[in-house]
Amino acid sequence: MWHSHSTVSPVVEAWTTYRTGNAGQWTPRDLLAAKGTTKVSVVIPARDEQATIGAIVATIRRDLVEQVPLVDEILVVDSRSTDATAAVARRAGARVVSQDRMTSGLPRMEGKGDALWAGLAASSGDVVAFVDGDLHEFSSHFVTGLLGPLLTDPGVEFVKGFYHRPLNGPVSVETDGGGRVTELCARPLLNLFFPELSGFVQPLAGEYAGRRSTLERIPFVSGYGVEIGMLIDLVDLVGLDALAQVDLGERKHRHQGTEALGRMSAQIMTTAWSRMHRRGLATEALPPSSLLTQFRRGGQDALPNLDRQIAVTDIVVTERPPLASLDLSVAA
Ligand SMILES: O=c1ccn([C@@H]2O[C@H](COP(=O)(O)OP(=O)(O)O[C@H]3O[C@H](CO)[C@@H](O)[C@H](O)[C@H]3O)[C@@H](O)[C@H]2O)c(=O)[nH]1
Ligand SMILES: O=C(O)[C@H](O)COP(=O)(O)O
Repeated sequence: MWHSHSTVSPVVEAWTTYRTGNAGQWTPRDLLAAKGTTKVSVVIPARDEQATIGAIVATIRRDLVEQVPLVDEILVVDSRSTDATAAVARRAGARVVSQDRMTSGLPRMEGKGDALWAGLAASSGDVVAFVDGDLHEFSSHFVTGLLGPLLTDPGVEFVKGFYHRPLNGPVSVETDGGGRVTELCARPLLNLFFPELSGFVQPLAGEYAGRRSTLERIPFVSGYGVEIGMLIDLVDLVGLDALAQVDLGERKHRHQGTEALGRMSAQIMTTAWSRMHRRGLATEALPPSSLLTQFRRGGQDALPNLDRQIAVTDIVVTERPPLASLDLSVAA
């Protein structure tokens, strides 16, 4: 049964009213006028995104660099791609940096969070917007929406996107079926243990923007824990009032399979646990196990009594330290 919105805490209700915007509020020209000397970077992490990265970069370049010079830098972080992502992105007009090149000399870390950290280090904007590289039907209002509150309100440090999320199956589309990890894992976790963040419509959205001065003060969790870790670390660092969210309409992306989403969920839970521990909500001294056992139907290695093969993944979550605490000139 749905309860009325009056059961939401008054703080969250007030924040949701006061700090929620809509991308339609700002045109590129409005933001150009508001930006003054602020330098803006767009950073796109990409692993094997040759099918989508070109259109995303080209759209930002056409609308927000050539037509209206709002964005000063488009940076694609090549996250160990084995396809033509880097070449396609470069051809579309992005500067491309390699995650591994940016972090050489530092301990090797995995996944998206490490790519974002490398992208923040490699970019130079005072305001940095992050956009996923697997979006279909991308439109530049994704970027202007994220930049709006940052360029027009000095009290805002970070903006998270939200949207409707269809689940595009092979034969049908479930209108609001997307965001499975969000609904089954991240949202319950946040509501139970970090309720001040329950007003975020899409806490795992890969589209968000922040001021460099703030982003450089938080650690970046490796892999897919990066978004939930960032949200919790930001609310602890700058408070809820400095965080905002913006409606970006609808978002379509490449869906991962259920098994991969299970591994994503495990990383998100481990990250949430580390923040619960920091807040004294989890008193156990030992961190959770990092091994995830999953079962795969059939296959050559199927165990006869299971008719499934066992797949064990180490979902270990590590962290890059706040950039402000590090002299990166050694690694660059
Ligand atoms: O090792 C990696 C894995 C992914 N990516 C890129 O990160 C973006 C998002 O990754 P994706 O695998 O498409 O994630 P989703 O399944 O869409 O997961 C959702 O939930 C994740 C957990 O919060 C977020 O990181 C994502 O941004 C969000 O879209 C894409 O551009 C990827 O190419 C990397 O750069 N390196
Ligand atoms: O953000 C999420 O919850 C995961 O990326 C899964 O999204 P999907 O269900 O739309 O594939």
